[in-house]
Amino acid sequence: MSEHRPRVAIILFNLGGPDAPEAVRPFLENLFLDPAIVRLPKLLRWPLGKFIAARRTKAASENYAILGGKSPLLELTIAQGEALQAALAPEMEARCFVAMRYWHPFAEATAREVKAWGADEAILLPLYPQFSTTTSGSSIDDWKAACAKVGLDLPSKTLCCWHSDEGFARATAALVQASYDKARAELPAEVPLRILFSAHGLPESIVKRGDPYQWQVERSVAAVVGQLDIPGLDHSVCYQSRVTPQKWIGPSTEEALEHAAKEKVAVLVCPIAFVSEHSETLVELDVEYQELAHKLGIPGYFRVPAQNSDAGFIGALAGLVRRVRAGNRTLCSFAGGRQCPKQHGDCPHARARNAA
Ligand SMILES: C=CC1=C(C)c2cc3[nH]c(cc4nc(cc5[nH]c(cc1n2)c(C)c5CCC(=O)O)C(CCC(=O)O)=C4C)c(C)c3C=C
Ligand SMILES: [Fe+2]
Ligand SMILES: [Fe+2]
Repeated sequence: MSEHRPRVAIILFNLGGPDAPEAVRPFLENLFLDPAIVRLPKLLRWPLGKFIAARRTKAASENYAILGGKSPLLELTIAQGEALQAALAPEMEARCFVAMRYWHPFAEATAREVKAWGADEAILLPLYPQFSTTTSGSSIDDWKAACAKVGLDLPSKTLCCWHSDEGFARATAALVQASYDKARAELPAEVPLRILFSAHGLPESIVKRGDPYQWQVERSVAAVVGQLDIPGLDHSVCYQSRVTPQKWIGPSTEEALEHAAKEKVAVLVCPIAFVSEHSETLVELDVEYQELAHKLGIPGYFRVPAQNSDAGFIGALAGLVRRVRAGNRTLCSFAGGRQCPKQHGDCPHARARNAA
């Protein structure tokens, strides 16, 4: 008799991006109407969200135009899913599904697909190493609402925070090391090189209300640095992509570049909160900040590629899936935000969810 292999649906969550120029504005409206992003009562959020989206459309459209009028995020996420599925195939009947938060495929369509496939269990895997109420938290809430709507009720485990996962840190460090060695080989020996770990920014008010994102970003940087073999390493953390006028956490990546310019230090920019290429790496880092670095007279500007389907990174994701399925308590898997503090007290995401 053949052994019963449970059907494991792995749901990969990401932010999503427009798939055509005309999708930019509705995509931005979805983003700014999310109560996790604009924290106001619905009556105020609607007009304000629509207004901010309208104002942002021109700048965002110009960025996506550089990428051929669309975001590459969906294709890259599908490729990650295919690679992860292949890595797990010898051990389990796993299938990866993608649910985007602000553009297709939305959670509801994905939940219907998971139901039609006949999954026995689900692993929810936000493709954000660090938990934020604005990203992973919003996606998981959205997923739960979609499941309720389509009548999908599966035993589920969530990989909410994997900021310090050893496999993730090792795979990321390997990419950083390769870029560092290449940059070092191109630079004159007397020019110092600094690694700038650049994470997506967040309004400071969200962090003050208990969002653990910034703390987890710092943990990720420490974990990656711990895996590097660079004597006398010079590194710092900074935050990019500020899109609203409120005060955001800092230092900003612009400030970090200005600082490097003053000290005549070359920079290697490493995106630390994104695991795929998209507009904020391919345009903001590769075009805008590179131009700024040249303008400021920085003696060298280099960038670490995002993980995408890097074999080491996919191996790390497979390890996370394996361990959360096995019920390893060192992973932070939350059921409605309740279990995490019991599993590892240093992860404050449940507190953040309650405070949000
Ligand atoms: C208040 C606004 C925003 C917050 C807070 C925010 C947090 C946040 N976002 C990511 C990752 C991504 N953001 C992406 C695009 C994007 N984000 C915002 C705004 C906020 N993000 C906007 C307006 C946009 C659209 C692009 C633009 O207008 O510049 C993307 C996808 C981009 C793509 O090309 O597909 C990702 C991924 C993180 C990690 C984060 C906080 C933790
Ligand atoms: Fe964002
Ligand atoms: Fe957690």
